[in-house]
Amino acid sequence: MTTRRRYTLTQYLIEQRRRFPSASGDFNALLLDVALACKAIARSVAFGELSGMPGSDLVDGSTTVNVQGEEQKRLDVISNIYFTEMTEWGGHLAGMASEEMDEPYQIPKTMQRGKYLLVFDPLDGSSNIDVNVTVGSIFSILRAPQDVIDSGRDVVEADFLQPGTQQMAAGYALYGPTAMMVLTVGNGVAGFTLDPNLGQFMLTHPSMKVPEDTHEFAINASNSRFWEAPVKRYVDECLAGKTGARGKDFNMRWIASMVAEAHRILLRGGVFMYPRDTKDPSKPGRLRLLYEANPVGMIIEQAGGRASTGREPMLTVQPTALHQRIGLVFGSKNEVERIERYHAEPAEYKERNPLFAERSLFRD
Ligand SMILES: O=P(O)(O)OC[C@H]1O[C@](O)(COP(=O)(O)O)[C@@H](O)[C@@H]1O
Ligand SMILES: [Mg+2]
Ligand SMILES: [Mg+2]
Repeated sequence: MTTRRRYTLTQYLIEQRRRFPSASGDFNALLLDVALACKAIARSVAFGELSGMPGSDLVDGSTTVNVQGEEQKRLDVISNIYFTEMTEWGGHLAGMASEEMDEPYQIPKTMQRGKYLLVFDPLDGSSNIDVNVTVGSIFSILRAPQDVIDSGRDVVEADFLQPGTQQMAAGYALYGPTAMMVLTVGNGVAGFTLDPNLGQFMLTHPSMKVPEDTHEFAINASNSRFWEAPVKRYVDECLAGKTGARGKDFNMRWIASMVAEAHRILLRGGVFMYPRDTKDPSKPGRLRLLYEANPVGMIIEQAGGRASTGREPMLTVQPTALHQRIGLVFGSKNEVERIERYHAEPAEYKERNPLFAERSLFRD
């Protein structure tokens, strides 16, 4: 019998830190605090309908509305509290921002302030909670501007408006059949499975790679009448299958939990699209740049895939607002590049295909 060496998340982070001999350990300590928050959320999610019963966390099914006018489940609120409470006391953070908080979160002056910014979606896919489908948390770590570090002043929105290329780490936790954490500290992507006996994330997926090609795509097709021409073209070609331009059959998936779709794509390839559309002109996309698109984008790119707005690489977008929305396309490199090409040449395609609108399977 061979014995497999088991690594904890802590051991993995220590190993990674060897690349930076002068590192203080703050960064790793922050990531372990985030992991603790994710473990607490995993436990709350696992209680499901038992929530609020004796022995469970005090979670009931009530809802409120968040800053973006979206229904906020009680578990969204609880998850947000876990993130703030488990990370604020460590002395590593200058401030935080979250989907569930209108303004940046200030580290109380009674606590030590540090040099990092934590940005997160505490519970992604939360519309799936009631139907017991996988949800997750997404996070990104940025370095605070130098004057914030030097002065210890309160953080403001502008401090967070850094392009995705500036992220120092990004990750997500997945609360599904097993709880997992997937992480990049800028040196590839590693996946950890929560060992329920030990309460520790154990390294189970040491070097995750997105296959470059795929025959699987994910999009909410109920929005097809609002899609732009390049997206319609791409989806139509996939649906046309073997006899169409692509010469192969495709499969379609839609979980409505972006974090779960990202995980599937990391494991077996695929492409995810929540593109810019014309549904609501005040919202250029559904997903949020700073705490959804950028962290998932960094993970996917670190795994050899690609993340894009369709028009430009996601990670180079200069954010303009904390809760900014954006069109997002990510996954297998060759497919995302194809979608980018279609965006670059829509006029040419229409010329070659005058019946484009009429022939579209998901036409207006
Ligand atoms: O309901 P739709 O339009 O398909 O949107 C689903 C998308 O919304 C999200 O759930 C947004 O995340 P939140 O649950 O954090 O608001 C994504 O995870 C998912 O891809
Ligand atoms: Mg989300
Ligand atoms: Mg959310």
